[in-house]
Amino acid sequence: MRVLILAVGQHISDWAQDAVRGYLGRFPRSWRVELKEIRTEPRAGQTPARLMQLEGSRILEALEEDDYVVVLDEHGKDFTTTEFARSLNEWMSEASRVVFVIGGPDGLAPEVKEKARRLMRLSAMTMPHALARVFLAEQLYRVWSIGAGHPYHRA
Ligand SMILES: C[S@@+](CC[C@H](N)C(=O)[O-])C[C@H]1O[C@@H](n2cnc3c(N)ncnc32)[C@H](O)[C@@H]1O
Repeated sequence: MRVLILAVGQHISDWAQDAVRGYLGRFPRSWRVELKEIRTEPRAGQTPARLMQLEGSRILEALEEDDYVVVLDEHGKDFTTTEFARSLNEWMSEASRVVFVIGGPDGLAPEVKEKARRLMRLSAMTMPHALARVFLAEQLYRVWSIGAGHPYHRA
């Protein structure tokens, strides 16, 4: 199983970095779950649209042709954890890699959203991008635990 979290921003707070590393470090070798950070520009003097365009082209460069791209977006579809587990298994069976894209402080460029096979919402509330990474990493670990029959997940 290959999963990539492609996240805008290279200087997130230590607590979030530690939490994401903690979850990613728990997966067995059969699940390769990685985080790749997309470099941001200094925000001073740039419009949000320009920043999203620059970040968007870096995101598109990091994608492979047959990736199954899921964009995290507060206007996307809601999933229960069980639905997410079922969907992730389907997506994994359709592509060699599932890529979750998390935007930066300004969100994501339309070109990136157009690449998405799914727009997924983690909550009806807007959250900071660092928290979205932690939330997603935990849910991926939970999905692994459901499939593995590991007691981490107790419904
Ligand atoms: C601070 S938010 C950007 C908010 C921005 N107004 C927008 O339109 O996307 C940064 C990123 O975190 C992710 N994010 C924030 N809240 C989310 C939510 N409730 N569900 C899914 N992803 C979320 C999205 O990938 C978003 O691009």
